[in-house]
Amino acid sequence: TRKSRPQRLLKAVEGKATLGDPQSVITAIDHFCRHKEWAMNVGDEKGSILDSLVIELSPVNVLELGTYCGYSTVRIARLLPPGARFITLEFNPDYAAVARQVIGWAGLEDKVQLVEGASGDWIPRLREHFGVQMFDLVFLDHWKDQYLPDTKQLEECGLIQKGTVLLADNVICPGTPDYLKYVRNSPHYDSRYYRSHLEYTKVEDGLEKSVFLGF
Ligand SMILES: CCNc1ncnc2c1ncn2[C@@H]1O[C@H](/C=C/CNC(=O)c2cc(-c3ccc(F)cc3)cc(O)c2O)[C@@H](O)[C@H]1O
Ligand SMILES: [Mg+2]
Repeated sequence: TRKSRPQRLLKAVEGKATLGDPQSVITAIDHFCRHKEWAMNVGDEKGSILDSLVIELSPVNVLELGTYCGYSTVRIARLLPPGARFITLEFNPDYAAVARQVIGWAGLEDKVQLVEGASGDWIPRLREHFGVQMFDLVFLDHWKDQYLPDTKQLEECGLIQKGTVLLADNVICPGTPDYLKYVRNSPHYDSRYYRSHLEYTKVEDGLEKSVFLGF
C-alpha cells in the first residue's frame, strides 16, 4: 500500500537531515511541508515563537499533547536543559512510530518519553507512573476539542500548579473557541495571544500562552 504522509515526511528527513542534528531535521521537515506536501506541524514561524518561550522558561518538566510526527517534540527537546523531563502523548501507533524515528534522527531519544496512548487515559496516571509532580510547560497541539477537557483534567490531577505555562497551537485556525474562552476569562490564568500564521501558509493563526496563577 502507498506510504502515508507521515511516512513520506520521514523519508524526506532520512534523505536530507544529518543524523544527530536536530536543526537539520527541523529544516528537512519544513522544506518538505513547504515544497512537497503540507502537514500539520507547528512549522517554522510559530516554531520560532515556541523556541523563544522554551528558552525563556527553561522548563524542567514538559508535557506535549499530540506528538504527530515529532516536529514540535524535536523543537522543544533540543532546547531543554540537561536533566529536564519531556513526556509526549500520541495515541495513533502509526504516527508514534514515525515520531520515534524522527526524534531518533535528531538524536534526542534520551530527552523524550513518547507515550503511546490517549491523553484522557494517561493524564491521571502521569504522577504515579512517571513520578512527575507538576508540569512547567504543557504544549497543546492535539484534537482541538480536547484542549479544554484535558486542561481541566490536568488541573484536577494537580499537574498544573502556580507558574505552569500552557501553550496552545491553532487557537485561531482550526480554532479552539471553548478553550480560548476558558483561559481568557478565568481569574486563574494570565493569557496572551502570539499572532502568527498557519504553518506554511499566509492564513492567520497563533499561539495562546496561559500562565496558571494558582487557585
Ligand atoms: C483523544 C484526545 N487525546 C489524544 N491523545 C493523544 N494523541 C492525540 C489525541 N488526540 C489527537 N491526538 C494525536 O494528535 C495529533 C492531532 C493533531 C490535530 N491537529 C490538527 O487538527 C491541526 C490541524 C491544522 C489544520 C489547519 C487548517 C487546515 F485547513 C487543516 C488543518 C493545523 C494544525 O496545526 C493542527 O494541529 C495526531 O497525531 C493525533 O493522533
Ligand atoms: Mg497544530
